[in-house]
Amino acid sequence: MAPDPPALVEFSACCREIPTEYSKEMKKFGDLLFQLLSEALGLRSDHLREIGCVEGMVMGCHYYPACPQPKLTIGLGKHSDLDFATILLQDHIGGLEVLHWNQWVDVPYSFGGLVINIGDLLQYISVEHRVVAKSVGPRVSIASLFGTGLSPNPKIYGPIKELVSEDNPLIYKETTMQNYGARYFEKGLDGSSTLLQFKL
Ligand SMILES: O=C(O)CCC(=O)C(=O)O
Ligand SMILES: [Fe+2]
Repeated sequence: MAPDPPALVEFSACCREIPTEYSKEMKKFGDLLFQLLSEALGLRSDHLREIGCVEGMVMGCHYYPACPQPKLTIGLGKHSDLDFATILLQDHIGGLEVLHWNQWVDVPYSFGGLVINIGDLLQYISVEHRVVAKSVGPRVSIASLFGTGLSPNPKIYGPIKELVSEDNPLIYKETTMQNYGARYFEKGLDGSSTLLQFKL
């Protein structure tokens, strides 16, 4: 949906305006979120925007049918997101879980609430999450993933120099979005984190 949103006619006529409007609002919210994250890190408020964290936005619209045998299946396998951060809107069915100290913890639905997941490219603590199958449903969720967009981007991403010190040493190698994405998809959602391959 950013930087080059598809033309309106590329959407089905029944859902043309809403995703476009929604993504515009999410983009604005993303700008604010990365401003706040920059400030929280002690950086200039436009730092993360300047390096391209909010340039691209992909909207993933998920549909999980009601499952007759939820114990035998999984909605969406364990992964962390291939982006800087994700803003997620889930409906009242539930099923989203995050891995916290090696335990799966429910992320309950909260009316009007948005879930924010830190992605791999912030090279910090990207959150591992999954969606369990439910016998009730369908469940619908909309993930707005902030990255540098889908076109090739030669920019190199790595530890933010202003934040590196003796007490806060480098943890990850530098990489490009393209190289990271290639490794991510090569591995697939096998439950391990692509970030581990980039540890120094
Ligand atoms: O459906 C959900 O709640 C999660 C979706 C998700 O993890 C993703 O799009 O990366
Ligand atoms: Fe995800």
